[in-house]
Amino acid sequence: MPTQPVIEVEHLNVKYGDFHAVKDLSFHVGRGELYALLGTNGAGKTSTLEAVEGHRPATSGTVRVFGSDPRDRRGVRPRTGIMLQESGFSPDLTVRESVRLIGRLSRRTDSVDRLLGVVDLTRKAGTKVSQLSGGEKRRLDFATAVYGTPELVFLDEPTTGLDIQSRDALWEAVDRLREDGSTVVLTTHYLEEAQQRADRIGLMHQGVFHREGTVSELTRTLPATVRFSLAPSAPALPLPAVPQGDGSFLVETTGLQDDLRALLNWAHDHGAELRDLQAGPTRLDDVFRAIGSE
Ligand SMILES: Nc1ncnc2c1ncn2[C@@H]1O[C@H](COP(=O)(O)OP(=O)(O)OP(=O)(O)O)[C@@H](O)[C@H]1O
Repeated sequence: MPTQPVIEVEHLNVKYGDFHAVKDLSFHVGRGELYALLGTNGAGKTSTLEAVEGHRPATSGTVRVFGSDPRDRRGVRPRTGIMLQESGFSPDLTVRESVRLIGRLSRRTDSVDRLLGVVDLTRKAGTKVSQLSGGEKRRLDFATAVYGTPELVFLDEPTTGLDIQSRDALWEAVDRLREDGSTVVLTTHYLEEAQQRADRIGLMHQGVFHREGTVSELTRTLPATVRFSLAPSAPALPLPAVPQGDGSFLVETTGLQDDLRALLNWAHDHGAELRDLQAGPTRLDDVFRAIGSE
């Protein structure tokens, strides 16, 4: 028997006065999934997340989390960790006090020292929140969201402002959470992070899902691409290529292997160098660009 989804959103609408921010949105997130909600600026991701987190009532439609209304503080909140885009810590508390306080409110148990180690804030344990850098505050936010390994974790732009080491550490911690069975809902503008990690993606634009599915479902509707640069004196190419204005060319193809072979043979025969050659399936960035042109 299939297990009940952790999140069930049916015909969600969110309106701000006359402005219709989320329009009849429906989606499910299954237990243990990493679901990424992506989209253009102002697409309605935060409005959707707020409704699912129980921070904003839906104008209409239903949202169920663990089968309950997400505003049900007793049933849903202890099972859920939330990392918002902006932290709401008290500036006068220390890092350790903040983790302890939020941990106590969650009613879950965990080791504060372990968590501070995970986010590399052990040396800052006694520092007041007001004295943390932006990246350190994000890491503290993450630590409090994952306190006690919640069954469901919302990560709203978790890596914004983090350096590469901190990002790697955060994603390692997310991997551990998932090994422990947690379900993760993510929003990010770093598409490569979603492309690498999400089981499924909901791609929003102007309040609706433009596309929804696995990364390969989203990208396989668009052709693969080959990019390269050539010396201006190079002979005519063997296939249609669009000059990009900076000396580079773009080939869009549904037969990547054959076209790449033709291009490499042509370069070999003419002694031409294909500089900065890149070939591969469509990336999520390309799907995003396609939204604007459809
Ligand atoms: N409190 C509000 N009052 C009026 N309009 C709002 C309010 N909050 C959001 N909006 C509008 O609703 C739309 C969706 O906003 P939302 O923050 O959900 O988008 P988003 O996808 O999270 O955007 P971004 O990627 O830019 O953070 C935007 O056009 C925004 O201006």
